[in-house]
Amino acid sequence: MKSLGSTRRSFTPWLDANAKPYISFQNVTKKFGDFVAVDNLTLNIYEREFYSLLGPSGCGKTTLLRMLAGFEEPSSGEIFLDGVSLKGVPPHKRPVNMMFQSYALFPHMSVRDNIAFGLKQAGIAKAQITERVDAILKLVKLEEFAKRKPDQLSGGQRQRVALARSVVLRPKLLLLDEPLGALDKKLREETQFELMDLQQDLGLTFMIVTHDQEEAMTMSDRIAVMDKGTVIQTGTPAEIYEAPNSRYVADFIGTVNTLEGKIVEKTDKMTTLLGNDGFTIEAATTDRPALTKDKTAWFSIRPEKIKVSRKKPEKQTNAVEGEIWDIGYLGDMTLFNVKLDSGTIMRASVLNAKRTVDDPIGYEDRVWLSFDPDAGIVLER
Ligand SMILES: Nc1ncnc2c1ncn2[C@@H]1O[C@H](COP(=O)(O)OP(=O)(O)OP(=O)(O)O)[C@@H](O)[C@H]1O
Repeated sequence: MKSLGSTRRSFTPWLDANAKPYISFQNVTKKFGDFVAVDNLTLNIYEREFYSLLGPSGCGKTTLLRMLAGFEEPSSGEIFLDGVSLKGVPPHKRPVNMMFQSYALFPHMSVRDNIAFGLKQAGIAKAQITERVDAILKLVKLEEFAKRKPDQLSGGQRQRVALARSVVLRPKLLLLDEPLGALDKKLREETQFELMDLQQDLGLTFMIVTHDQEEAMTMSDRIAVMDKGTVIQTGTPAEIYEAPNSRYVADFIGTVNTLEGKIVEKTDKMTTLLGNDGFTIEAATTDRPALTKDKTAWFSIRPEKIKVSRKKPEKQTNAVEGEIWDIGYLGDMTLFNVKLDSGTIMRASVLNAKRTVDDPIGYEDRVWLSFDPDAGIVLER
């Protein structure tokens, strides 16, 4: 069994004050006419990092990659690669390779020749080219298509050729814009792991744009969640998921319940909220300083961190009653949408550890939802 995502190694250069970033965006703004596509953005990426940009359509992800590759110049601010400013450096002089959303394969060349093209240009010995192309054809599972021309391939196959063509060059920095977008789910998942292994084995730095949050979570060392040309939060997949800094990030990654309330007490250990849904929430205090007494705040909790029971929990706090409104049976787990008396719908998910359950919870049953103080997080925005 392969290891998963960022837990695969202890690799955290961003925590090391002495580590020098490999790529550094410093106060970069990009305007198209009056439109601000990237807004005073600062970002550091380290050598050998697998870094993902995640955000809704139009938030500036592709524009960031294009500026790094040299296809656009920042309107202001500067980008550094290995400590050297990229200002005015043309694309072909940058040690960067970009795989585009539109693959731009050579139509008259076979798959093999398309992949080998860059290696030939670089003057690499023939035997070595063959070896490297063979290995990469295997990686993207296109061995049997090596002789075909691009127009004899499906969209997903063409995308794999484009991916192979970029990766085979082993650029120190590879920029990937939705590299797996055209693949079906199974192939996509397989390719994710292959890509991670390859990146790690060859010691490359990857910067990838994706719409797919699960994909970003699986592959990345760190993720930047973007909105409207700015970065809202950067962090490891676990940090982004477990400790989002805002409702925006919490909502963007996975499913979340967000309950509004007022802070009624705050100690070093515990933040107490009176929720608008009429029950008291006690949450472990985090180090976010702006949260003070009497302020409006939001408590955010993932469905898998909520317990569902028929019996009233002993503790008065962190417990609320409601009615089963919807049930989604997914096989490995069951989703419950529970309507509180306030009208708010909360979602809880329960693992189906046993194959059969006596007295299962059904529609319209009254249930209690409860959770531990460290199961969710209090957010100030
Ligand atoms: N050459 C251009 N001229 C004018 N506006 C542009 C240009 N390129 C990008 N934009 C605008 O800048 C914004 C950011 O575009 P960008 O392609 O970076 O978004 P994105 O996050 O990559 O989106 P998607 O996920 O849809 O690819 C968009 O609103 C887009 O319309």
